Amino acid sequence: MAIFSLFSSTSRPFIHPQLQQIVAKMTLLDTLLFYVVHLVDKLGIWHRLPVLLGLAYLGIRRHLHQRYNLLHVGGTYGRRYNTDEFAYRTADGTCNHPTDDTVGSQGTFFGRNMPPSTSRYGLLEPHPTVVASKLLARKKFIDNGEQFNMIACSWIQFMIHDWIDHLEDTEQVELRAPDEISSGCPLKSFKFFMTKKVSTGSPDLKIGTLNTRTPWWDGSVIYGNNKEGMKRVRAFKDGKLKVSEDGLLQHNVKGIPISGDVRNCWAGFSLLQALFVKEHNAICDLLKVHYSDLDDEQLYRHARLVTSAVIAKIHTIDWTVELLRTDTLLAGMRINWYGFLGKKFKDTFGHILGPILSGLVGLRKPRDHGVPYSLTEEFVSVYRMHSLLPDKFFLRDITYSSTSDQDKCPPVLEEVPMRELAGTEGERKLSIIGMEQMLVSMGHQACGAITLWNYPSWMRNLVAHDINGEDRQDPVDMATMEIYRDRERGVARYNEFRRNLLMIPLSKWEDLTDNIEVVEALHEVYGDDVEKLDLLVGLHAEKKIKGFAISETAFFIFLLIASRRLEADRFFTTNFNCKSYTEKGLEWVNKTETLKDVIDRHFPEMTRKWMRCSSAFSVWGSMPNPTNCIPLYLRSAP
Ligand code: HEM
Repeated sequence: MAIFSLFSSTSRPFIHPQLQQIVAKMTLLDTLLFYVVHLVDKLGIWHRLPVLLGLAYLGIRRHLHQRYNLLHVGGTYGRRYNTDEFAYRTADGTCNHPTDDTVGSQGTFFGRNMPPSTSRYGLLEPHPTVVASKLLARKKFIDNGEQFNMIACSWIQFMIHDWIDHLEDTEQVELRAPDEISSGCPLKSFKFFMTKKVSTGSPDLKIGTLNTRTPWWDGSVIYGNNKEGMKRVRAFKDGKLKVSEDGLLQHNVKGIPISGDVRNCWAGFSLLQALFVKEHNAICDLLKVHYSDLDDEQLYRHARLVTSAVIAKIHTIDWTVELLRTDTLLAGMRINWYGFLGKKFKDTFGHILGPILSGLVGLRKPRDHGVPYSLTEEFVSVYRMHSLLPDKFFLRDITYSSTSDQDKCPPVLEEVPMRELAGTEGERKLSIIGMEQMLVSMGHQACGAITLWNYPSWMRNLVAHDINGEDRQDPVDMATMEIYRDRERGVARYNEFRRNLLMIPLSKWEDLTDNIEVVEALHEVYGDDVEKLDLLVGLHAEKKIKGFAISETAFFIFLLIASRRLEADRFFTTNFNCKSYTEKGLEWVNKTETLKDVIDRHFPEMTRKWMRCSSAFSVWGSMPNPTNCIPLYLRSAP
């Protein structure tokens, strides 16, 4: 116990006083691990450590979050079932967890990473429209530099629509802008449906909210979240999905796309859906050649597994690596997929050495750390990234013929307001533009930065969709609504959120940012009270780690959940094998490393002609990553 007295005997306690209560619940070993993490946090250096030390820090942090930041919401109602009979992803996400058929299915509860907010402030304190107008509303578009393009922005919407959406109530709420700011608001008042609150039947967390999408990484964004959705998208021939002759999605009589999820779609998002429908259909073609005895249903099931794994892999070792552009995260994300010993070792010997050395994918059994899998309320909140969206889209001229090999940047043909690319109008425009021109244009445009005063103006007066993709009557101010949503769902405000994530909380605004303009604006809205700060505002105001497009606070939720999406899923663990995927199917997953690989498969000339950079998620005209002769694990501090 000497170590504890050492830490508590000084006049300034080692542990931040506000964290002591949380640490008091930890086991002895975890307390020691927490001390290590806390010391590094106090020095503010984990991201500047050499790669191996940085990985050790993240490994310990992830372990602590797995122990103390996974809360189950709702009871356990599912039944045992025969896993051999369900060696495929079902339409509604049932039959994935090995002993409970309902875990992760459509309509189950959102979990939590921490207890609901204990804030004493009300739903309108300060008024959400004041927060939106004074801190979020875009003054002038701020882009993400060359790091992230419009494909990257659409990609994350593509993922969100695979994982999460809250069930709404039938009751509406109206928010009216206070007089002092109403003249500057696009909507003086607006109505929207409250989030549906449902009794969990469990004594711990009595009320919960429901996820209308399947939280598994199962490609439901293209396959649907239930049987009806699946039937709508399938061609019922050779396992394939419906697609138009021009390669884009088909549409119903109302002009709404036929796809797994069509809510709040825009042209960039539906383009990615179409690209992965192409991918699915190409996999079906290959499987049919090699396994001619497979019928439509079997081909569909195998191709769905393969396509979903390709999506998950691209997200893990391509998209995330661009989002968090540091050597430590490059190593960390590759370890999640391939393990510390890397791809060559895994390809040669298989998954033989446990999660750290051989990766999460291919584990013998799924791991949920004693808490049934779901995505969480807090995960939804940290993914509120609408600032990624610009106000205008730059359509480029791909008939342009460049004069040199270096010139891969087609000129801008037209500036299209983003509003015109949303919903059915966007679908009409996309069918005129076509897949190739859209993809190249998206590749060449930087998306918005996740920072204050960068919330898209057009989304403050937005025609949102209902679940069928039809326009709603009442337009909404999304920036205001997002502030309200987090409060309504009892998500902790920023400082409480950090404490619950074992992070050092703020004592004053200057702990959050060194930008004086931001400090003054925060002071104007929240006074001196850092406890009042809304999560969304804090995440946007936080000073970022070099190379990170998101805040460190959001990242710690990702650290936990990104691994969980893989390791808790039977189809990335027990059933990640030839029997479920087929040999050729597994080979397809293994050979696909990046989104560029998928684009090259379907548009063989495109990236050669128009892309200069290394990843399809960076701005295509930017320079490729420089070669670094030092092995990744031996790299020192950045
Ligand atoms: C044109 C593109 C987009 C449109 C029109 C759009 C629109 C919407 C709308 C209307 C909602 C429902 C708001 C509510 O009722 O609370 C929503 C929710 C959300 N959106 Fe977007 N969005 C777009 C792109 C994105 C992008 C790029 C992201 C990036 C991560 C994103 C992340 C989210 C999240 C996390 C939610 C919350 C889901 C939930 O409450 O369960 N969206 N979006």
